[in-house]
Amino acid sequence: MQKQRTTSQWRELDAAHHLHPFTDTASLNQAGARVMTRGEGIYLWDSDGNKIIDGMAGLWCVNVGYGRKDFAEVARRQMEELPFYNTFFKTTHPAVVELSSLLAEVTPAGFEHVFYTNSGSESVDTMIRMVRRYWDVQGKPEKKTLIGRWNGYHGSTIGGASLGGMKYMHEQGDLPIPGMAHIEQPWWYKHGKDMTPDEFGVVAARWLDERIQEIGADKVAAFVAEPIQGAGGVIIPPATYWPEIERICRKHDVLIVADEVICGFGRTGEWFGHQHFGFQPDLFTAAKGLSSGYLPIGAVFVGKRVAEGLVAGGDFNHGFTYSGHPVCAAVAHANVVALRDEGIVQRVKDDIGPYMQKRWRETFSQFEHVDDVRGVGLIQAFTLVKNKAKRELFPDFGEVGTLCRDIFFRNNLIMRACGDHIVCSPPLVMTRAEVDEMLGVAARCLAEFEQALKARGLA
Ligand SMILES: Cc1ncc(COP(=O)(O)O)c(CNc2cccc(C(=O)O)c2)c1O
Repeated sequence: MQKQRTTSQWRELDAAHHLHPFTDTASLNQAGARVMTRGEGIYLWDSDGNKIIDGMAGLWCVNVGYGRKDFAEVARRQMEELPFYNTFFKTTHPAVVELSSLLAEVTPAGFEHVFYTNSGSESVDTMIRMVRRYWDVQGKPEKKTLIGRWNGYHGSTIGGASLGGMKYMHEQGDLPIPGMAHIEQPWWYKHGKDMTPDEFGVVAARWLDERIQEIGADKVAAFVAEPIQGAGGVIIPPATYWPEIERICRKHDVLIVADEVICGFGRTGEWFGHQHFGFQPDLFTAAKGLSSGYLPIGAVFVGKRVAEGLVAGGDFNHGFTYSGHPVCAAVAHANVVALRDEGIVQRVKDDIGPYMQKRWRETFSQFEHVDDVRGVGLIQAFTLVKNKAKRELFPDFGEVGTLCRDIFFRNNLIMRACGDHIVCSPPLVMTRAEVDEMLGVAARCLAEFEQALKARGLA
């Protein structure tokens, strides 16, 4: 059991020894970290006993909710039986075989092969190496550039961060590495001007056609994108975007890769986000909802064309010590069985997703500085704007987002500010009553936010 300490004792030790990700350590240590001690369903408790609504499912990942004691039992049994063995050197073990077989059932037809990693970033880096290896084996060693999107997020390894389009990440570590290119994101609210969303979707997709022709189709290996950009602020492309992207990629023989780390495993109401938008990738990456965050595991799902290419190439010189880790695989298996057999994914599509989307729009469309209220399944957002009628954003993008997020946090509600986008991605098991509870708290927070804007002379 955890050692019992006071909040200030936890904070003091944390400040003395723990460097947090994506954090300004000095400013964090002035305020002190919030110490989360327990989770149950959609709720968290901190070390001061506050009960918190987790509107972010951890980090977009705790799809089945907190407190699954059955998963703990699966982990205990596997840990006692075989706590580790590798999948190198012609060996395997029952846990990873059973998971691989189950995943072949829940992924779309044509995806019979899976490669395991420990995270979404490692899945993206694995995909980069697979795609480049594929074109080598095809006798096209020049066809190596991968195209991503500005404000896309593909992780924090050197490959993933380079493929992603977060410029503040590129500035640290001299990124992107060679062989990476980016096109603008399909953010209608900012770039759509006087086009309808459907008109804009085609225009935004054709930015890819232009880029491919600039680089030369014979040098472009793949286009990589999230079905819905998550950490970029839940940027949902118009319905016309992905079909046009697919047409363009097929025209130039450029592989399509969907980064399903957030959209995968039920988030949109389909098992995978590409199914919601109706396109067929050649590979897709996953992590987060694969195990609901109970243990770290990621995966690359490899379609028939690329799988056959890799197999034909003989040795694929890539992998990780913990690829297919037995305990992680066993818990991921239990998680996917729960998502399927408890009807969690289907319920997002048929019930709680439509309910959330209706209530989300009802709750937030009323506020003067909230616009572009959007979402699908159980991933939703809105944008804080200076002037709705003009579709005018606030000048210092991100300032008011942080202000709003901090008001939520003070009211024991976790939602994420991505710039001035407020995003929400709760556990998929959320009930209708919990949706109403969360939105009731959020509405009160938005009223306080509107007051705070006026008090600061920002509105
Ligand atoms: C689409 C996508 N691809 C890859 C990754 C990387 O996964 P790992 O973190 O497991 O290496 C992600 C991760 N997404 C992510 C990770 C951490 C924070 C936030 C945020 O929104 O603040 C988002 C992601 O959202």
